[in-house]
Amino acid sequence: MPVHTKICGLSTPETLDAALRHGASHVGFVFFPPSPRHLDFARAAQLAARVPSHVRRVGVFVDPDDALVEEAVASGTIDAVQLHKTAASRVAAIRARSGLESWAAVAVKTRADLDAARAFAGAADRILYDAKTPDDAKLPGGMGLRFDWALLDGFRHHLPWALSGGLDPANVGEAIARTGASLVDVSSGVESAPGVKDMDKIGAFLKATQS
Ligand SMILES: O=C(O)c1ccccc1NCC(=O)[C@H](O)[C@H](O)COP(=O)(O)O
Repeated sequence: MPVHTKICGLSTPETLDAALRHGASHVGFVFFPPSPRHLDFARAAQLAARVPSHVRRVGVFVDPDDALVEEAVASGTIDAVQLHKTAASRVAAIRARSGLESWAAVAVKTRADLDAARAFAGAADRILYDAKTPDDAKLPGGMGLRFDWALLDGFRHHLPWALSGGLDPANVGEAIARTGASLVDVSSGVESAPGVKDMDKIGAFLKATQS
């Protein structure tokens, strides 16, 4: 079964094109000012215009208000929203209001954290299992942290899901084999510095998902 791949936090035409050239199925644009990957909508529009229609453009948000989501929808830059630190009721409301495919990020450190995913059944279209970042961390994602994949053993998923958190070209093959993920997501594992994507690492990551 082919594994789909989202390269998240793209911010330049060159690195976006590398992701597209090497077969990414999804590209992620971060709309969260504290992030080194943050984009304004004008910049996102320049990038989004390069993306062919068979590739999904995912907007990454942290508990956004309606105005921000409406601005994103109006900008025409995204096909889906990925919502971090967002309650199930808000995910459902954003999904209904925007009409966009909606992903709920679930921050995982322990098996109990996985139970939070159940709350999103009927509210979201997909769960993104991501590593939980420390309480005092600046970002809820994109930190290169990995959770224990064994936590997913035997877990009954209530929605389609994706695996994220600390993936890189060297470990993504094992991650796919270990968890059975059909969609994987990466950000800092294909960077040379926070927010600086590396075209060679993007290529290596996508190659590793296909072997
Ligand atoms: O990447 C960010 O800067 C970011 C900021 C705020 C919320 C989420 C963010 N990233 C979400 C992602 O989808 C990342 O790809 C995911 O957390 C995995 O990151 P990494 O462990 O660095 O591969």
